[in-house]
Amino acid sequence: MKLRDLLGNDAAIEPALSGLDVTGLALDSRMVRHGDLFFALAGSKTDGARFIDAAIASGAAAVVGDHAPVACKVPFIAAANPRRALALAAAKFFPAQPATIAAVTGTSGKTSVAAFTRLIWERLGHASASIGTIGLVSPKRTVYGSLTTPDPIALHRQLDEIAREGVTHLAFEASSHGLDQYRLDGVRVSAGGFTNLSRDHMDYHPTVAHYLAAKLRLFRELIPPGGAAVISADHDCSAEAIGAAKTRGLRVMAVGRNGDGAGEGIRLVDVEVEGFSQKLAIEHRGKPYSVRLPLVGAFQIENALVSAGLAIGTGSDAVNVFASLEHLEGAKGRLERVGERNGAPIFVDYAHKPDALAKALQALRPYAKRRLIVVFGAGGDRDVGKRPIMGEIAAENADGIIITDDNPRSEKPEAIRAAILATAKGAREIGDRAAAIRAAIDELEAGDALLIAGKGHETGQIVGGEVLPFSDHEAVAAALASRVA
Ligand SMILES: CC(=O)N[C@H]1[C@@H](OP(=O)(O)OP(=O)(O)OC[C@H]2O[C@@H](n3ccc(=O)[nH]c3=O)[C@H](O)[C@@H]2O)O[C@H](CO)[C@@H](O)[C@@H]1O[C@H](C)C(=O)N[C@@H](C)C(=O)N[C@H](CCC(=O)O)C(=O)O
Ligand SMILES: Nc1ncnc2c1ncn2[C@@H]1O[C@H](COP(=O)(O)OP(=O)(O)OP(=O)(O)O)[C@@H](O)[C@H]1O
Ligand SMILES: N[C@H](CCC[C@H](N)C(=O)O)C(=O)O
Ligand SMILES: [Mg+2]
Repeated sequence: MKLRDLLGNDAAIEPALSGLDVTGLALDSRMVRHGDLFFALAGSKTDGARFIDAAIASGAAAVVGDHAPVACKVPFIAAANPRRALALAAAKFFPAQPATIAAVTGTSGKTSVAAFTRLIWERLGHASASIGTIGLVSPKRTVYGSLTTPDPIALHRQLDEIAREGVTHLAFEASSHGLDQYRLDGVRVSAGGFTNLSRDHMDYHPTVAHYLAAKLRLFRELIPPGGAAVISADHDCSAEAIGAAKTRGLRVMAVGRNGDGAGEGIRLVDVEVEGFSQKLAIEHRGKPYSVRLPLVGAFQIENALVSAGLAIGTGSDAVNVFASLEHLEGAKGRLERVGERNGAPIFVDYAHKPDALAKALQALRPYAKRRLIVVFGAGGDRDVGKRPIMGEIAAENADGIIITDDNPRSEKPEAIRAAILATAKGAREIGDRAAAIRAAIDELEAGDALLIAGKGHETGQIVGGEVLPFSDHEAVAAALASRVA
């Protein structure tokens, strides 16, 4: 593809270079192939500009960056914002996209909303996919993904592939890192969802305001005016999100207890817990609806309403959308009931941040007539400030606590545990996660409930630089099997 067609006005291309042909895009010198256009990006650990020579040695045909190197053996094109230029180039290089795309942001609930929206569309007969923390899920295949929002080259390649495979509807997760790093610029997003904001990623964002601003880029800059903005209206930050969407000229749909039931939004009027389901009374455009949501936890209502809003906001019929909520299935490892012992239910959940842990424990309280037990840890090389807060939340909301390892990564596991134990009053410490799960299951009696939090769908444990096979689901199954034997 010619440079002028890839870069357009996003970079200063000398006329002599505009006809230069490139055969691929690369953001990592180690992935460069002959003929690629290499984007030298300043990152959080290093600067891609250091690897320009390596990229050229591997065959890069030209380089894009924000500052020219002293000497460059191939044409260098200056761009004020190389990350954005990369994303927009990727959108041109991989041109096909599903016709209807919804993106969801928020601290918690993105994976669930992306999955629910896909399930609603699927039920209404659309070829639907989702992309996020649990990877790509589409009618033709499921592909594991390592980032919540993939890098722009991977993302646009995937959009192109699924569109060509016939996928017409896509819901995907817009992480704050992804938005901040322009990973999803160039995606033709017709609707955006916003769930909530709480403490997360404070190792990356200097302030909470920076974190929120990154999320609001979705509404301020990415969805074109006229698109739908489905915003959970029950939080402190809801008004700011609604304001950002209105300023952009988006169609705001406020959902939740404070939702706009009389108008385009969805108001939650009443909830009755019925076993492992919840009966919802809701209102949309002034009409009442009754829905039996087959999921546990108040937060899943928020996720279901944002998903319903995204489907309605992109043109689906409200009556059919609400009916489809009765068939939702939770995303893997999101407050998933994975077994029971002595009648006590065992749940695996992905809560790895304070608010999520609080919400998950509160969601399970009604199922613990006797003791609510929690097993959790915290990931290494991530926000250290959340550890004591999570310890405190466990002490407040659980009756039995076992602190174990999550993904220690490069940190000393015992130091991570100690930081949580400092505030988790009465907690026990069992570093080996399988042993911790076994110990918790061993003591379950009728009337108890067990929450195993932090790793959800994950199938590995990152210790040092290694990923060791580990799954909470398998650890529970093994512990239960050993009790029966
Ligand atoms: C902190 C962070 O977000 N880093 C992301 C960022 O990397 P970076 O640009 O900062 O990387 P860097 O190591 O400083 O390198 C700078 C540049 O030099 C290049 N390089 C580097 C070495 C070399 O030999 N050659 C070379 O060309 C790199 O490819 C990069 O372009 O851009 C990369 C490409 O898009 C991402 O893969 C990378 O994600 C890392 C692996 C990561 O762990 N990210 C996590 C924190 C993340 O993004 N999480 C979010 C949120 C999760 C959630 O809450 O759901 C997500 O979306 O997954
Ligand atoms: N709407 C919500 N409000 C509060 N907590 C939630 C909500 N939805 C999910 N959670 C909690 O957060 C955990 C992660 O949920 P989910 O994977 O859907 O969110 P996410 O935003 O994709 O998270 P991540 O950024 O970690 O990928 C759940 O397992 C649950 O504990
Ligand atoms: N997307 C999140 C996932 C964290 C999962 C948790 N198990 C941990 O390792 O902290 C992150 O990379 O920060
Ligand atoms: Mg996610």
